[in-house]
Amino acid sequence: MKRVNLVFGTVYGSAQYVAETLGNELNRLGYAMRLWQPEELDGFLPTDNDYLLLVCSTTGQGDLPENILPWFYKVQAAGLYLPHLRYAVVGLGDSSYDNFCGAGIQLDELFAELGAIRVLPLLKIDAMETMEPELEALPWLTQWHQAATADAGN
Ligand SMILES: Cc1cc2nc3c(=O)[nH]c(=O)nc-3n(C[C@H](O)[C@H](O)[C@H](O)COP(=O)(O)O)c2cc1C
Repeated sequence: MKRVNLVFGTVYGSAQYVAETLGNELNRLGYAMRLWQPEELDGFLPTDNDYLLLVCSTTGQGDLPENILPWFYKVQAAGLYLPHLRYAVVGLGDSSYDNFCGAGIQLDELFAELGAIRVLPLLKIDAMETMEPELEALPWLTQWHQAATADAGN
């Protein structure tokens, strides 16, 4: 089974908690999983061989959190072409802002531009609607797991 790389960007910790929750669930489902801490990201460029899951909140005016921004620029500048990479993004945001889940959208579009395969549509979790974003992310992961299982069967 392919390994899952799990990357998060956060300001206040909610996206980290969601990523940790998803990581635990991936372990429970039997996936080899690596949860990348922001300070480790400098050593990580995605490849076609693994799955990639991204969990990211939005700050400023539709901006990426500072702890994931250098990695975003690095991936953007690396000239990668990843036609077999299967990725999916969970965005945390607040619909009272103009650029709802703007950072999640940026990540989702970046990997689409690199030729990667979007396994599921961007999940947008709205802080106006829930105080427990992990409870929305877990059913999404179940869908992701079903898609990954179907993929592995091919
Ligand atoms: C200063 C500030 C700016 C924000 N800007 C946006 C924004 O532009 N778009 C959006 O959807 N949410 C925005 N949010 C909401 C956060 O993304 C949301 O509360 C999220 O759950 C925070 O997750 P975190 O704890 O992982 O940082 C903003 C929050 C703060 C405090």
